[in-house]
Amino acid sequence: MAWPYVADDTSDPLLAADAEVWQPFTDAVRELVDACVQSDVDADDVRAAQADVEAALARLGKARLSTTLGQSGTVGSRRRAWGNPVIGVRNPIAPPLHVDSDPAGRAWSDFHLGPAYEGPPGLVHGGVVSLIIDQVLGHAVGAGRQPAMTGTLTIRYERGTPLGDLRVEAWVERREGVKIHAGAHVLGPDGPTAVAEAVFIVPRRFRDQLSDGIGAADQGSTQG
Ligand SMILES: CCCCCCCCCC(=O)SCCNC(=O)CCNC(=O)[C@H](O)C(C)(C)COP(=O)(O)OP(=O)(O)OC[C@H]1O[C@@H](n2cnc3c(N)ncnc32)[C@H](O)[C@@H]1OP(=O)(O)O
Repeated sequence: MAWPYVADDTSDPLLAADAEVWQPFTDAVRELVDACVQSDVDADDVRAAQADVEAALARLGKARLSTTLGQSGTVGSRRRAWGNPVIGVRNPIAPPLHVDSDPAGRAWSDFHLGPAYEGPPGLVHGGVVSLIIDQVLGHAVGAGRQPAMTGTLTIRYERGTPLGDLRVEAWVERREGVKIHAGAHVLGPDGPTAVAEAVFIVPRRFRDQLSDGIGAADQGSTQG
């Protein structure tokens, strides 16, 4: 499989201009999702809002990308993760998280999850916890500037993760050839709620490119 990213003519100023347009729009759609989950208006208002949404859909549907957002819009060798379901500024299902990382292979994020992410009453859905852990593990591994994919992810849900303000931390534990062992946890107000162990793998199809020096410097880990 070829390297899956498609460089286009995007530049940093064009990206910034694009973000200025799309970010407020995506934030509004996120609020729409929350309203969908929590609004308590009557049926007439729901039907009227549906017509408004359908009008917006007709407008947005006038043009569509031929690639996925994850593949397109790279700047040089740097890619734009705007469609990512955890960090994507143009993906309303992303909270979105802002993830920091350091070259030692640590990554962390303080974030907020509202009612759209609820599983058990008042608690975050376990699959959402897993989604966030996988992503932030990817940043910890990617901080080592090696393209790698989650091979195995094991999560122990110690207690329910309450909706609200949370923190996630991930770290690389050791590297064994193409395998990168990493750990992570989600912290709620009363301490760790979920603890994870993972093995990331530098995929066979990327190993040649790595030895050619392609992609090792700037791509980070592959996007989930
Ligand atoms: C900074 C930007 C941050 C972006 C973050 C995004 C984070 C999101 C991360 C993801 O969600 S990635 C998407 C979810 N993961 C996948 O879709 C992976 C699907 N699986 C595969 O593509 C392949 O099975 C895989 C790359 C994992 C392994 O295939 P390979 O053909 O490269 O492995 P190979 O058979 O050559 O095995 C190499 C070594 O890895 C071991 N291995 C293979 N698959 C494994 C696995 N699944 N788990 C643990 N170890 C595994 C294997 O035993 C062997 O060990 P030994 O060298 O000791 O013999």
